Amino acid sequence: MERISALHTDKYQINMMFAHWVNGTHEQKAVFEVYFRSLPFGNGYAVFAGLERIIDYISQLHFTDEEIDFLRTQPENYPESFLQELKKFHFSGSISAVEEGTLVFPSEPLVRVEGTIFETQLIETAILNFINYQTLVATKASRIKQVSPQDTFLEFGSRRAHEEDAALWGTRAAYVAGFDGTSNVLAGMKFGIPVSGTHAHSWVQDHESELEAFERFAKAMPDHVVLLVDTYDTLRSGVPHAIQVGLMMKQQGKQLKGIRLDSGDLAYLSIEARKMLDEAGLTDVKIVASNDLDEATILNLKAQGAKIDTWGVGTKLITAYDQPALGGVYKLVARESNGKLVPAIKISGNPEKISNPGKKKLYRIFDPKTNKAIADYMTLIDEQDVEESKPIKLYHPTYPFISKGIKRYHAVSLLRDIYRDGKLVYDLPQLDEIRSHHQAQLQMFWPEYTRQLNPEIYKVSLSEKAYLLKMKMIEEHRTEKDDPSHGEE
Ligand SMILES: Nc1ncnc2c1ncn2[C@@H]1O[C@H](COP(=O)(O)OP(=O)(O)OP(=O)(O)O)[C@@H](O)[C@H]1O
Ligand SMILES: O=P(O)(O)OC[C@H]1O[C@H](OP(=O)(O)OP(=O)(O)O)[C@H](O)[C@@H]1O
Ligand SMILES: O=C(O)c1cccnc1
Repeated sequence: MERISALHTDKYQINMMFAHWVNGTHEQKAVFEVYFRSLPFGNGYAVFAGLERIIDYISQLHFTDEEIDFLRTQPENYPESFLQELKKFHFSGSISAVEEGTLVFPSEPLVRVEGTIFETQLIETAILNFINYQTLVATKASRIKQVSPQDTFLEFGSRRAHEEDAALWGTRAAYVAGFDGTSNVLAGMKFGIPVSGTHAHSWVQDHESELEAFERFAKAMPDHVVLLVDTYDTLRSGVPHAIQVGLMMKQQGKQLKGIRLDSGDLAYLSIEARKMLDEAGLTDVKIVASNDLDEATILNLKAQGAKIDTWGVGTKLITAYDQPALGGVYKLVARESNGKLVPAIKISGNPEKISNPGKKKLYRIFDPKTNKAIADYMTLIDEQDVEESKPIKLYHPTYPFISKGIKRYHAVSLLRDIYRDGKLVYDLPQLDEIRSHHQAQLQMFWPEYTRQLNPEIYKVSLSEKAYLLKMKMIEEHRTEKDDPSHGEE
């Protein structure tokens, strides 16, 4: 487990910690919730990822002498007594989160952090950093894989990723969401993701002839040969040479695994290459394709009858090319006042941006007849656990005229305890279990929510109590604003 620096945070967190410490409020309790406001890529769901990294971070969170020395050089002139307080720092709060691979939706708490304001403030930046990127890439990967779940999808993006961490954790996120393997060898070692590779154009360019290049590659690793056939002329040179080598391997009792197409019209070339391979009796040789692929191109290629078995997807997956940020936020939902936790709200001129106050629980509500998800449902923490025998009313978080009563349902709580009072209490599942969890999640939703184009909006709702609290707090803030005694002096 790799330590992540305590300085992987924004300066304003340290400054707020300092100001709390100066004012003696640093040990007051606070509750923050992480959520995003809108789904990326026009998708109907997002795929939660990033929890393993949060656990790596929180479990080893402390300030080293070197980090304290750096803070000592800062223009804020943090006093020595504050720096000594940081030296003693460790996370002693509680964290709940949904499980990785779970389908998640706007406005609902994905992670809930409770602790002193000192510690909960420090960790905002890192938590958002991990979740925003990994959830984004997992969502993109799930979207790509769902175009053709029976095909093989390989992550090829390391060279185009935004540096090493992104390549590595993006690969993990892609695997969680259904990708079958990666070209990144370190991701294989670190996470146990299957690693595979073909060869580059340079291998062919670096030989006297394409045929010689293919023969030498086949000689070197006869059990893992996928030949890149587009360096000179795919159908006139690359595929015939690959067939020559494939037949030679067959005679030696070996098997050419595949050919890779990386340019040109991938539909036409794959159809023609398939015919040529089949006519030569090489029906088991797979066709791999790469070149700026994404879900739209892959869907289009499928529609054109492309004969592609394996898709290598790089740039557009690992950089979440068409929407490079998720926009998840970390908002204060409750604070300590006079020794008690009281709800906190963030008001905005845009009703959609007004936060849902109060520490909350999150449930997924299922139709017991079909076992399909109907809506997600947030209640306040002090409400009774949702009991399946009692009718519930789901309130739209912004528009009260949209509400729905439900009598018969099955409810599943989505937030798991990860840390309790600073102690890790969660066994992170094996990566393959997380991956299976994601597959199972997809089966729990009607296809209208998971389709790529214009999906139905899945309902995320508040309980009556949570809704009324929100309205009361909005009203209180409005009264404050309207009351001249609260206005400018
Ligand atoms: N039949 C097809 N239908 C739709 N898109 C395709 C089809 N074949 C390939 N593509 C996509 O079109 C784009 C073609 O990219 P580009 O114009 O760079 O061509 P190229 O084949 O890579 O060119 P070059 O031969 O110069 O390398 C890629 O994103 C590729 O995935
Ligand atoms: O297109 P992406 O989805 O990002 O997939 C990765 C790309 O990286 C390689 O190209 P590159 O030109 O970097 O190297 P090469 O010489 O081996 O083709 C590979 O051939 C793919 O085209
Ligand atoms: O193995 C491959 O074919 C590969 C790996 C990384 C990027 N492009 C292709």
